[in-house]
Amino acid sequence: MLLKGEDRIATRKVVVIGAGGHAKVIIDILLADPSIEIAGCTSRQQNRMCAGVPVLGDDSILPELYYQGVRHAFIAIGDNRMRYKLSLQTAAIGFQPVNAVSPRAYVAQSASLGAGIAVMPGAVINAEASIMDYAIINTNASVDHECEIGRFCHIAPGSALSGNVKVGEGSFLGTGTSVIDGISIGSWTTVGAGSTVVRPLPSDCVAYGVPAKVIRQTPKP
Ligand SMILES: CC(=O)SCCNC(=O)CCNC(=O)[C@H](O)C(C)(C)COP(=O)(O)OP(=O)(O)OC[C@H]1O[C@@H](n2cnc3c(N)ncnc32)[C@H](O)[C@@H]1OP(=O)(O)O
Repeated sequence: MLLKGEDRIATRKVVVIGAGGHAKVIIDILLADPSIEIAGCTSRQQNRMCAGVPVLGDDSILPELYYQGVRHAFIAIGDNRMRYKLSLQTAAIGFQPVNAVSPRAYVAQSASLGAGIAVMPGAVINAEASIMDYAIINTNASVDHECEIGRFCHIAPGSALSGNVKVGEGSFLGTGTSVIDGISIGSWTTVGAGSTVVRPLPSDCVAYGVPAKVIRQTPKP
């Protein structure tokens, strides 16, 4: 059906950066958004298609795509440091980030969402939680009331964050991490899969276990 006048949905042309498994899930979500038209994706690999979308080339084509009128980008890279670097590169070209929020996720009305974020199917973001720019809330993860998830974080599938948890910029919580209420986790920290976090964790470390303990410090990004 052709939409007319006020009913017309303005479409944004989007390039998806990346063509791996994470990008496949992002493409699936973006295809469900009528306000988005996917121009294609970029990859260093030689694959021609990704989840039904053409791979246009590597990231060196981004300035040309922008020149051709593609003004939005989604950085579909699971690695937090890589996503951070690409956010700077795409912003320098002029791309605006879009969000990929699955229609199968629950996002409370009082939650706040930044830009360039991914919210996968089954994820729950509860009241007054805030998800900052370029964070990933992966499949079936729950982020409860008043949590603060920093920029470039990745909360992996099935993680459960109780109320008032704070996760600093760039931290990664592996699959099935549980965090009790009120805990703060520093920035650029990795929490191993299946961990239970019951005490605050510092920045720039790897921690895991039940209860989670710091295993080693890591270099600052
Ligand atoms: C949709 C998606 O796919 S999103 C991606 C989700 N991915 C994940 O969740 C991956 C999370 N990654 C992990 O948990 C990793 O194991 C890391 C990051 C914690 C690895 O930490 P490393 O210190 O490098 O662990 P390494 O692999 O060298 O193993 C060292 C020891 O720690 C143990 N170990 C590793 N990870 C864990 C963990 N999460 N919990 C408990 N023990 C662990 C290993 O069994 C090993 O013990 P061993 O020496 O007795 O055999």
